[in-house]
Amino acid sequence: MSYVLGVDLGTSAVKVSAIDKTGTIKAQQSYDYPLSQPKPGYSEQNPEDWVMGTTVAIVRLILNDGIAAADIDGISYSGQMHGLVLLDANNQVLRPAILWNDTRTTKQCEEISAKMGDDFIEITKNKSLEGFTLPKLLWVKENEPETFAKAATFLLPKDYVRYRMTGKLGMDYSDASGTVLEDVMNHEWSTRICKMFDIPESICPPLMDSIDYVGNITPNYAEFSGLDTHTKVFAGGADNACGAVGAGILHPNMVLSSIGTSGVVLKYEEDPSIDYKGTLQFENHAIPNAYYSMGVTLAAGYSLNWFKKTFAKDTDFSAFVASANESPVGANGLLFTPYIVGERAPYANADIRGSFVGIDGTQTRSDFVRSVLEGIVFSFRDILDLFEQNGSQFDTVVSIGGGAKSPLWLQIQADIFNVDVVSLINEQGPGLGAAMLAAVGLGWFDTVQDCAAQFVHFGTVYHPIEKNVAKYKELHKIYQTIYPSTKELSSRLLAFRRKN
Ligand SMILES: Nc1ncnc2c1ncn2[C@@H]1O[C@H](COP(=O)(O)OP(=O)(O)O)[C@@H](O)[C@H]1O
Ligand SMILES: O=C(CO)[C@@H](O)[C@H](O)COP(=O)(O)O
Repeated sequence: MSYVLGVDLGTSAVKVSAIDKTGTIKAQQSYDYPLSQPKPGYSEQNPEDWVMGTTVAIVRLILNDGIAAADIDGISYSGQMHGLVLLDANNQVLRPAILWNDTRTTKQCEEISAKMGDDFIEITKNKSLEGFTLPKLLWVKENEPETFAKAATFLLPKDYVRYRMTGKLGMDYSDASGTVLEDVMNHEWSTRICKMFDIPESICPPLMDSIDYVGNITPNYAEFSGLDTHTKVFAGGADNACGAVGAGILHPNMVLSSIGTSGVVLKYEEDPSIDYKGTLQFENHAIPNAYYSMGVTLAAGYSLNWFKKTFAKDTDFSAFVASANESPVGANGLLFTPYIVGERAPYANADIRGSFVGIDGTQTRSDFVRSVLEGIVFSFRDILDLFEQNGSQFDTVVSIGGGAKSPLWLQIQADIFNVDVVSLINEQGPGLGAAMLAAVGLGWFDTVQDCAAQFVHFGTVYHPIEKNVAKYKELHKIYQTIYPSTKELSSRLLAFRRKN
C-alpha cells in the first residue's frame, strides 16, 4: 500500500490525512493549538505548537491507525496564509508568529499606500492590508528593531513546519503572493518593494512551485515522529489554494465557499489579466502558472466559536449549531455582522466591529445562533456581489471547512447565494488538496487536474428554496446598511478601548 499525507495547518488546529492512490482517505488525525490575543487587534501563535501538533497527529496516524511509515511515500502541506515567522541566522524562531487575522499594522499599510500608490497593486496584484506579511515585517522593523536586526529569513507557517521536517528553507508561489512582497506575474520577489521599504532581499526564502520536491524527511525528524527517511516532501500551498484544489474548483463557473476560522469566497481565474484593483485578493495558485482570486471574511467560524465559547460553553458543537433550526429564516428579526476582529472584504477596515441589530425581548438563544450563521453568509454574499459586479456568473458553490459539517448552514448558503451548494464527501478540502500536491509531485498523476478527477468526490447538493431566497434578498439589503451605520461608532469604541 502507498499513501500520501496532507498536512492542513489551520488556525484552530492541524489536521493530517493519509490518502491512498485511489483518493480514499484512510485515516485522519488532528491536534488543536491555542491563539494568543494579548491586545485588541493582536493575534499570534507559537510556531513550536504547529510542529508539536503536526508531529502528534503523524504519530497517532502511525500508532493508532496503523498507517505504516514505510508506506508513506510523500507529504505536502496546506498552510494558513500570511503569518510572519522570523528566523535568526541559526534558523531559530525570533518571536511569536504574527498571524493573518492580526490587524496591528494599519499605520504600515498606510505608509505602503502613500509611498507606492497603484504601483504596489500593479506588482503584487493586491492592496496592502493589515493581515498580509509585508506590513508585519515593517511593524517588527519599527517596533522591535533589535529582533529585526537578527532576522536572517522570513517564512510562512507551513514553511516553518516543512523546514523542521526536511531542514530545507523555501516558500511556494501561492503563499508568496500573500506576502505582498512578490511580483505576482513574474514569479519573483520584488526587488523594487524590498528596496523601497529597506527589506534585505536576503531574508526572502527561495521560491518554488507547490508540487516541487523539497527534500526527504531528515533522520532527526524521522526519529522524533516515527516517519521514515524515504518519504519525499513537496512544497505545498496556501490553504485557500489547496482548498480550491481539494474541492475541484478548476473552472470559472464554480466558486469555493470556505467556512474555517476565516471565511473565503474564491474563484479560479482563467484570464490572469483581470484587474480587481485590489478590491479582491489575487494570488498565484498551487497549480503551476495558474491564478485565483478571493474575498475574505476575517471572522467566519471564529464568530461562531466566539459566540459558543461566550454563551454556550458546555453544549456539544453540532447540537449548538443545529439549535438554529428552532429559529425561522431571518432569526425573528435579528441580524448579526461578523466584523468581530475587523474586516477585509468587502470592507477593508481593521477598526470595524460586529453588531447584533434588532434584539427583541422575545428572542431566544436559537435566534442568536441562527443570526450568527446567517450574518456570516451575508458577508459571503457581499463578496459574491463583488465577483458578479466584475462579470462572473456561477452555477455551483462548493462548500468546505468546518462550517460545511452543518446541513443547516449549507442550506442557508444555498438560500442566500441563490445557487446550488455542494459539499465534499469528506469536508477536508485543504488537507485533500495538500495530499494531491504530493500525489502529483510523486508522479502518481501528470497534472493536478488529473488527480482531481480521481480524488475529489462531491456529496449532497443543497438547492435554493424559493421562499427563503426572497426573504434573504430583503434581509440582505437591511444587512448592508449596518456597516455604514456602525463604522464611526465602532472606531470611537475601539479608540475608547485602546485608551483604557
Ligand atoms: N459541527 C460543526 N458545524 C458547523 N460548524 C462547525 C462545526 N464544527 C466546527 N465548526 C466551525 O468550523 C470552524 C473550523 O473550521 P476549520 O476548517 O477546521 O478551520 P481552520 O482551518 O481555520 O482551523 C470553527 O471555527 C467552527 O466555527
Ligand atoms: O487570511 C486568509 C486568506 O487571505 C485566511 O484564509 C487564512 O489563510 C486562514 O485560514 P483558515 O485558518 O481560516 O483556514
